[in-house]
Amino acid sequence: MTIEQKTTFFRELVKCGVKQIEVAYPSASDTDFAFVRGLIEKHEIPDDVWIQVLTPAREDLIRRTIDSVAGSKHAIIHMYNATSPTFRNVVFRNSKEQTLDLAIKHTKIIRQLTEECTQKYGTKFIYEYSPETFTQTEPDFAIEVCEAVKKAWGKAGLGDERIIFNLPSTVEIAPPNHYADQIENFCNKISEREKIIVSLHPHNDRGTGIASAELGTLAGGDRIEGCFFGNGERTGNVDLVTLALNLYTQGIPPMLDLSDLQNTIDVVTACNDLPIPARYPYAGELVYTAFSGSHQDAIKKGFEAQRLRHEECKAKGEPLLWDIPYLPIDPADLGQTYEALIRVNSQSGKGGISYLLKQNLHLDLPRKMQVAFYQVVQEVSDREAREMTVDDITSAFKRTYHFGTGHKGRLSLRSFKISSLDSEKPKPKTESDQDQESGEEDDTQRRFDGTVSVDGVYRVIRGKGNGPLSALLDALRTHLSLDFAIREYSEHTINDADEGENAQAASYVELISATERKTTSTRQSWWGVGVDADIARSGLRAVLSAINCAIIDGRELPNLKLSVGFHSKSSGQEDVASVIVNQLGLELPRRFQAAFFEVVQRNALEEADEISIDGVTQLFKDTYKYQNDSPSTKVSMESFKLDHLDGSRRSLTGSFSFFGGASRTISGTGNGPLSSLLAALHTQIAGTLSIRDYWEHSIGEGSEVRAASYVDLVYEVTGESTKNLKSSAWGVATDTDITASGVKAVLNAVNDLNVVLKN
Ligand SMILES: CC(=O)SCCNC(=O)CCNC(=O)[C@H](O)C(C)(C)COP(=O)(O)OP(=O)(O)OC[C@H]1O[C@@H](n2cnc3c(N)ncnc32)[C@H](O)[C@@H]1OP(=O)(O)O
Ligand SMILES: CC(C)C(=O)C(=O)O
Repeated sequence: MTIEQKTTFFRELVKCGVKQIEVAYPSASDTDFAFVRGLIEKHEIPDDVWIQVLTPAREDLIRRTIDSVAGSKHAIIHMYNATSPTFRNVVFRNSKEQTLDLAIKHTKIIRQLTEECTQKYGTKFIYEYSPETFTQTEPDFAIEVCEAVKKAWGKAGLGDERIIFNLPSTVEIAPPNHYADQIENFCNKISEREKIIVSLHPHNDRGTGIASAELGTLAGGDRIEGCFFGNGERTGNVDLVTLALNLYTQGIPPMLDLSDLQNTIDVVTACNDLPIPARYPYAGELVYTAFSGSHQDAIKKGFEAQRLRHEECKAKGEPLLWDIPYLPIDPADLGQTYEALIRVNSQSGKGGISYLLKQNLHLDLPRKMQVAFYQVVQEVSDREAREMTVDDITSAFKRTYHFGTGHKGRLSLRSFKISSLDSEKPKPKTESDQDQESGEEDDTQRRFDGTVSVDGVYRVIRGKGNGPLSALLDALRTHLSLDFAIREYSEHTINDADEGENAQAASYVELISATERKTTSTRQSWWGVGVDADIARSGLRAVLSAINCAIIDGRELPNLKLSVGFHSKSSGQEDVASVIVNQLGLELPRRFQAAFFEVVQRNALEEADEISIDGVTQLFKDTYKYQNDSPSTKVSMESFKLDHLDGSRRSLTGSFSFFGGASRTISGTGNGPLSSLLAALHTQIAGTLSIRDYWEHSIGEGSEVRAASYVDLVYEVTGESTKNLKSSAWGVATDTDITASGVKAVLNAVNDLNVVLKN
């Protein structure tokens, strides 16, 4: 590592809360020496952190080592020499006595040099001695060496004065219980145990470094030396992150802050230039990920159960314990998200897939729909022999159920109105209604009036039923020969109730063919989903989503009648309304549809012929002076302005001309623009104008959007010439400004009435 890398690493360890950090082998290289000096001179070392430096038992190297830490507040001098038979015989070619002498002599040197350093620079020292290759050393000899070192040091005391005996499994050559036995033996036999910190230094050659550290601690060890993510010679030193998080999962605070684990991983891997394997404990890329169906199912159920359990615990003021199958730790505690928890391949089941849909689309599919969609995903994953990403799954869902923008099916809902038919006696439930769980328990009859787009052509459709969904199904049956029945229905809110206005409803519908149900035992079904802030609309969308799935076979749907006539029995009010919405974009309110249909019929009778689509459109324009720029003969308006008074009151002032007279400025106040307009008109017109029905909607999208307004205006006047006259007329207008479109619609209606001016 460069000095920069070492400094970055050091800062990360400090940030995580490590209090004793072996920073270097300063006598090994100028880089190591300079790095230690840099830490001290640049005041990088917090007051509560002890730096530690490693040295062999060689005077020249010890001197350099102590020089490196001079001036730091605290330092641990760590000296080692190997004590095992092989090292005595092969590496050092030393007897036991010579090995003892080496340790004693250099301990005394360290004592002398550290005392001089303390005197000169005020540095406080702890002495750490390692009988290297401890686990391969005769246990009694290891103790003998440590006793001799303690004596040579001569000042082991209590607390901060304790000497550290670091007992390494330099090479892990035995099971972890052996290491624990050796530690226990050492702790039991060493004298003045209270003046000693017994330090463990496991390696991982057998893959049991963690177990050695944990058993060694239980056997009496006070301290553990290791590395973050287990770097070190061969298989590395024991990993401190795993050890810490193992404690954490047992409810024991490890006193290390690993709450931003990914950052720690990034720093360590960048400095070491060594990757962390994908299945590495706690830190590996895949350790919070389940691929297999049964794991995913258990995790999903675990989260659902935990949410309820936590709610109860919160209410009782009890701690919120983490208890999720297959997940020993909450990834959020380590700053990880739940995003990677579930990944889908051909081994995955419905549980995992629906978990992902819930996380990403907030949809909690009913069980049977989970099964249905699972088959869709399974088929793709099997066929393509690859993992299905979250994007793959959500796109497949949107595609399958024609859900969301860009995934329109053949049918889509443009607008609708649900009204109740209170006056009609509720029908007893039919047999076919009985197994419907459509959430439509209310036995009030409902009427669906709506406009749906069918293969790009708008169709005005109308139907009745026990609820909005069966009314829509009735409309689809009547107008489009789509005969389906609901087998299952469910719904849920998407956001928590306390998110209030943003809450949305998700509805799920399973449809079966109504005709097949009567004739066969076929159980083929189609699922659909709808989401909307309005619960009724979300249910209607779900029905259309299921129908879109059912008609994916490309079946032909009955066309809109291209001609309408008095004698043409099959053409009706809805067909005429469909023509208007397709030709002019106007979605006439139901009563307006009825009024215009009468006009069409009268006209057809007079013409004794069928009327073409263009004929119907022209008739509408002529009848309601729609898109007609010729000046009005009765009331015309040059301009108007609307002022907001206190509260909800409005005042409209405008320049109007009556029956071709000079224009005059009139004004009126009311609760809104239209009542203000009527008040203004009442200054000139005798009798009373009142609005019986008003409806508006937008036409077009984006910058092209306009407002369409419809007004059913009633006029009552009493007078000598008029006797008692009551009449009404529909007015329609569009404008980029919604107030202007309403005002124009009223004036169009006024012009169709026989209004009388005041004297
Ligand atoms: C178990 C561990 O991981 S301990 C830490 C190991 N880390 C390191 O070794 C990194 C730093 N080491 C180095 O930079 C060098 O080895 C140095 C500077 C310490 C010594 O370098 P050199 O003098 O060139 O010796 P070299 O590395 O070739 O051989 C090591 C010598 O030290 C001896 N030696 C090994 N360990 C120790 C020790 N703890 N105390 C005293 N002498 C030792 C060896 O017996 C050998 O002696 P020899 O030359 O008489 O045969
Ligand atoms: C210096 C000693 C403690 C060492 O690193 C080892 O034995 O593994």
